[in-house]
Amino acid sequence: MAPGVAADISHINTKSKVTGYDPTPSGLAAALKGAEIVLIPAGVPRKPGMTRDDLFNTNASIVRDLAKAAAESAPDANILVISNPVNSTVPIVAEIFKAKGVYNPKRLFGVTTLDVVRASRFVSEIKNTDPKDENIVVVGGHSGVTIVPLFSQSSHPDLVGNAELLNRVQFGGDEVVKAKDGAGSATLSMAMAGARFAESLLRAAQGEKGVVEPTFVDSPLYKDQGVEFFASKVELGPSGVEKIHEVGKVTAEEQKLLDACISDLKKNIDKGVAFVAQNPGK
Ligand SMILES: NC(=O)C1=CN([C@@H]2O[C@H](COP(=O)(O)OP(=O)(O)OC[C@H]3O[C@@H](n4cnc5c(N)ncnc54)[C@H](O)[C@@H]3O)[C@@H](O)[C@H]2O)C=CC1
Ligand SMILES: O=C([O-])CC(=O)C(=O)O
Repeated sequence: MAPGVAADISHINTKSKVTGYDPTPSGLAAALKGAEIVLIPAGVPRKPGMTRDDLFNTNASIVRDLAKAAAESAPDANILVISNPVNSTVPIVAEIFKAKGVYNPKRLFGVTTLDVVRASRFVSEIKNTDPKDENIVVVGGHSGVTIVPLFSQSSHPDLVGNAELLNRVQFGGDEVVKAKDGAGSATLSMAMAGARFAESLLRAAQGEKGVVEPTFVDSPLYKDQGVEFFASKVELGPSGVEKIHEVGKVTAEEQKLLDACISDLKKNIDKGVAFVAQNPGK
């Protein structure tokens, strides 16, 4: 595959005609070879009433096996993990890359762009603005209370404490799952968010400066509390992660949200790490 082209390896193992990849291990290796970006959106979506964590039992082994293929055939690629639960699947990929001796924390990303896209959209509905002009910082992880919007850092600090808005940002995915009533979760908005993130990464790889996206990465910000991965604003560059932004100043109310986030996030991350230790696969 030509450099700069992303390999979407979700459809390889199945009967899907979308990509037409050869669904054998050598076909997968060929599809991955030379890719600069590998998107992993493989696995099952949730149904109404399920949490993202309920997908763990099915998706953990799917992501583990695809991570192995990527570690072998595209060890230097940027790996973009979309498969849920992102808070656990990203640590799974990290553990596999470590086991293969090719882990580069600057090249592993959990895609949380959709949380920012949603937050911007919901704020624009309230403020009657254009969502593309809204710049809402969302930090933490990608499920429920681990999704923490920081409205105090936006041009609408009055939105801190708006419980309805907070709930929509944290549980926007659930709204979609419920509306689709068994037919899956967000697909088009996810495609948009995934494309935005991949494009940002490619622009940064080509030398554009100041490309900043929110993303769930191996982060120093809360390691002192045992949390190895955290989503915050990240400046991208030719080597992947260029600079991880601090969370910055937050209100007391937002700090409470961050405390709840950290507690859940730690459990989600530990679960992914433990899974690989106990189920290393073939
Ligand atoms: N990070 C985010 O913001 C979002 C994450 N998601 C997650 O993305 C994942 C996929 O969701 P959808 O695209 O809606 O589901 P989908 O069912 O439409 O697509 C899943 C794809 O995975 C493939 N697949 C299944 N098992 C596989 C295996 N063993 N190896 C390789 N490919 C395999 C299927 O062939 C299918 O093409 C879910 O886990 C979902 O929760 C979805 C939306 C947003
Ligand atoms: O909600 C889901 O299951 C899919 C997802 O991650 C999202 O839409 O944010």
